[in-house]
Amino acid sequence: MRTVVIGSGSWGTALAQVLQDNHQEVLVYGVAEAEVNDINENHKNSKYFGDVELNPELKATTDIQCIKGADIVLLAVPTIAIDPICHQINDILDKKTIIINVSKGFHPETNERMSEVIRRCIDEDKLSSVVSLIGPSHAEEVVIRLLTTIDAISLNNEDAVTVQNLFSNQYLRIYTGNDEIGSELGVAIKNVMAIASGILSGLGYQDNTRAALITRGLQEMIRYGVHFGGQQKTFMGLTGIGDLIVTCTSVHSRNFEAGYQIGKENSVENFFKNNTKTVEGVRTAKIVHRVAKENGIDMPICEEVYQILFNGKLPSECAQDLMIRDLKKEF
Ligand SMILES: NC(=O)c1ccc[n+]([C@@H]2O[C@H](COP(=O)([O-])OP(=O)(O)OC[C@H]3O[C@@H](n4cnc5c(N)ncnc54)[C@H](O)[C@@H]3O)[C@@H](O)[C@H]2O)c1
Ligand SMILES: O=P(O)(O)OC[C@H](O)CO
Repeated sequence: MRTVVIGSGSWGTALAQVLQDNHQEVLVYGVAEAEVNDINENHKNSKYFGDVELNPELKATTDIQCIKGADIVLLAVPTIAIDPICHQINDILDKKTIIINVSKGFHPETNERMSEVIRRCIDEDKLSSVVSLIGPSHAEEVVIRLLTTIDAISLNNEDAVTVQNLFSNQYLRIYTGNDEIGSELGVAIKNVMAIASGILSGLGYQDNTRAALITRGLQEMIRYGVHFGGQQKTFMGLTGIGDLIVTCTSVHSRNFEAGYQIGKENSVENFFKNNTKTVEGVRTAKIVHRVAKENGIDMPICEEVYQILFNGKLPSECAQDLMIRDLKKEF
């Protein structure tokens, strides 16, 4: 099967290398010429991975026409780019294709999940199904082949199994599942929790606080996910607690890192002034705030993150406000 990976950033490169390691036919398409040239000429993607040597067989191109005839197209771009890129590839695709989504978040205007955006933008006769390949996975670790497990989630079990078989190897183990709603909501909202976790660390809080954040954050994710039709058990899996742990505790996480800076400076100003990285949790916080309000879902941690990011509330004040809410039963 021939796969084209759209996006020559960190996750696109790491996942394309998995397929190359598995001796599959794969090509990376990128808009950033420097990244494409770095892969082709130096077998590196230094912007994201420094001196890490990539599989020398991995190749990249800036020609979007390369998706013609592809069996699988994997979208590894930020959520904000999924809608435009889908419209672009829809005009070029010439047969039924499995579209793999790896992005974590929502459409910035419609609030749709990524699979919903893809199904809306790709014509039925060009789409076999959408498979979301998601779970606890930092590209920085996958690219150096550290052991990782993630899910291939799809409403089409056959396509999920195809993706599972293509990507699985001795360092990457793929499980399949079909709870698209629960899985995609889990991996989106955990980014807001990772910002919260970073903020708390930046403020100087330690292990007890992080454990509390992860545990209570998971409850919020379940509340939101179940409200929209996700299955509670999904949140106990790789796209729930798994991704929540990896993002709330890792120095690789851009969401955690953003939160850490905000907490350390007790201000969002410098983050918004200087950030150039993909920090999906920021837009997600805005959407979760709006949707939770409209639907009467209690999301206190997400709400405080929203207040810090968009309403100028002090991080230190938010942490305190979470503690002095009305006392209640845990469950
Ligand atoms: N990096 C990770 O460890 C990781 C792991 C799991 C999931 N994800 C998710 O993957 C998604 C992509 O993140 P990333 O980490 O690869 O981001 P990144 O910032 O490392 O790379 C993004 C890439 O997308 C490219 N791009 C942007 N708009 C484009 C367009 N219209 N057409 C083609 N290319 C375009 C950029 O040039 C860049 O190469 C995010 O939603 C993220 O949450 C990332
Ligand atoms: O760097 P982050 O915060 O986008 O996290 C990357 C992945 O989502 C972790 O599973």
